[in-house]
Amino acid sequence: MEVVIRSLAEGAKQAVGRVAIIDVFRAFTTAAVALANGASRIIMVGTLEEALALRTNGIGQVCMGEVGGRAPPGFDFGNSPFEVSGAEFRGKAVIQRTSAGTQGIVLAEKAERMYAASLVVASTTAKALRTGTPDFITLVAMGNNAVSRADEDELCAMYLRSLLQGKRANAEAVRALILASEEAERFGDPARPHFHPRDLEIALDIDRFDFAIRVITREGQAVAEIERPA
Ligand SMILES: O=C(O)[C@H](CS(=O)(=O)O)OP(=O)(O)O
Repeated sequence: MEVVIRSLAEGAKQAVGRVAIIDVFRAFTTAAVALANGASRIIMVGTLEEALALRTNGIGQVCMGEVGGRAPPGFDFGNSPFEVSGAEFRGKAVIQRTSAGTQGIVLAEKAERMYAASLVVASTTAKALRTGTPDFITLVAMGNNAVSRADEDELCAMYLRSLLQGKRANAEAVRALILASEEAERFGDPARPHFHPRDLEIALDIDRFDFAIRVITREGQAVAEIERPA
């Protein structure tokens, strides 16, 4: 089983085999919280227009996501796991648009099987990826806006690789490195109140959830749902 790490939009485009698209801050931490709070599925899209049209047409009921880190006009929720943790989504289809995470999902057209990954679903994602011992796994760290690398996504990719290869994976070391990173500084910065300090706390709660997030293309849409690997 070969495991490779790629990054950013180009990495998502090139990703083959089983693929994990990684976004720790914050898309796939938020997606995991929404699914844990009862969302039946998350439809992941690239543009605001698509998101709003899917809600208008009744394909989904809730728009969640960001542009520049903030909830766009007309959206029901931002891209904040803390904000979403207080919401009840039972039975609702959520539509998510973000600048890095959902862009990676849309770009990874060559994936034979795909997961949306973050640290809150790390162990279950690794378990789902290696089920049946596939030949090739690509881990894609989506970074900031899918154009510049971010420590938390690169470290999550390395952590997943260690889990996949059965090597010692030090969760506390990963947490400490991310907490010391430049990317972590935005949380709690009074100039950027949309990055709530509790977002950081939730995103670094490694293995908070007991499911992986499987993304399947249905009728042209990327649909994310809970998968519990056996
Ligand atoms: O809202 C976020 O945390 C980011 C914004 S950016 O890429 O850091 O500008 O979006 P995401 O797609 O969750 O990485």
